[in-house]
Amino acid sequence: MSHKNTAPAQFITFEGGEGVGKSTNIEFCRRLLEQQGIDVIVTREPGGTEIAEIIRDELLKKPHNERMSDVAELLLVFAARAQHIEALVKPALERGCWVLCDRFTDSTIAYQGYGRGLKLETINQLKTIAQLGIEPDKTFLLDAPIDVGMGRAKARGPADRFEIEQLDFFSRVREGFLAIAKNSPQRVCVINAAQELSQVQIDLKSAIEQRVLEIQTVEIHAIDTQKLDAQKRKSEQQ
Ligand SMILES: Nc1ncnc2c1ncn2[C@@H]1O[C@H](COP(=O)(O)OP(=O)(O)OP(=O)(O)O)[C@@H](O)[C@H]1O
Ligand SMILES: Cc1cn([C@H]2C[C@H](O)[C@@H](COP(=O)(O)O)O2)c(=O)[nH]c1=O
Repeated sequence: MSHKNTAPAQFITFEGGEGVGKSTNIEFCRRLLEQQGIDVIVTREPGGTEIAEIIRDELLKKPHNERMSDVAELLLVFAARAQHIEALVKPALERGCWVLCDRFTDSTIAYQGYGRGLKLETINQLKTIAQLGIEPDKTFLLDAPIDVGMGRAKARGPADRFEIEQLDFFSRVREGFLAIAKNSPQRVCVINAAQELSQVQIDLKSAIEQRVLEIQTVEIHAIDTQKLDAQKRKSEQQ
């Protein structure tokens, strides 16, 4: 039986500091979901579309001749997000495709809010404009001590404009992510990313399977409700 018309496609985001394993584990989750016959796309922020990737390049490239202002950084992040949502995320969800996204607005709250010290109220206002009402259904926060993530990121290649920030910046960013998880316990699932990769993936697998079960329950309920409505209509006609 096809469930495609009743189960809502899921928007799942992966969050966390530098080098915690988001890209590695998002691919792992893609394979898990595809094995279950679910249509999935993987994307990232900032980026994910041609225009949003151009904005990403500007945001990440090492300092220009002038320092990028914090507000300019915030607006660029949201410009990229507006493009990404309208051109890629929303259409994919509407055609029933699950979207796995490497970073989203929780990163803005953590980096531009907690890290740079910009007002969370301003971030919320921009979010309302840029996201077209789209919110993550589930978020996996990969959490690890900063030295663990930075060590992995450094081993991977040269640092970008964010990665050259100081330890106190990343401490505030981590604090920001953990505060979001505390405030949204239903949506945000914290995974201990300092563990061996095999253990991280055991934890993720069980959380993803749990989510698929929850969705199937919603789906079965929707099918049952449709059946009951049809029976009711039939008996009213008799
Ligand atoms: N649990 C783990 N244990 C050891 N190494 C890991 C683990 N998870 C990821 N790695 C390695 O750490 C490096 C960074 O991982 P990855 O690129 O997936 O992180 P990321 O969170 O996407 O990083 P960034 O945000 O900086 O792009 C990679 O070389 C990856 O193979
Ligand atoms: C979405 C988003 C991202 N950032 C920062 C965080 C990272 O340093 C880079 C993205 O690169 P990565 O390969 O995913 O690590 O951008 C940010 O500051 N604010 C945001 O909203």
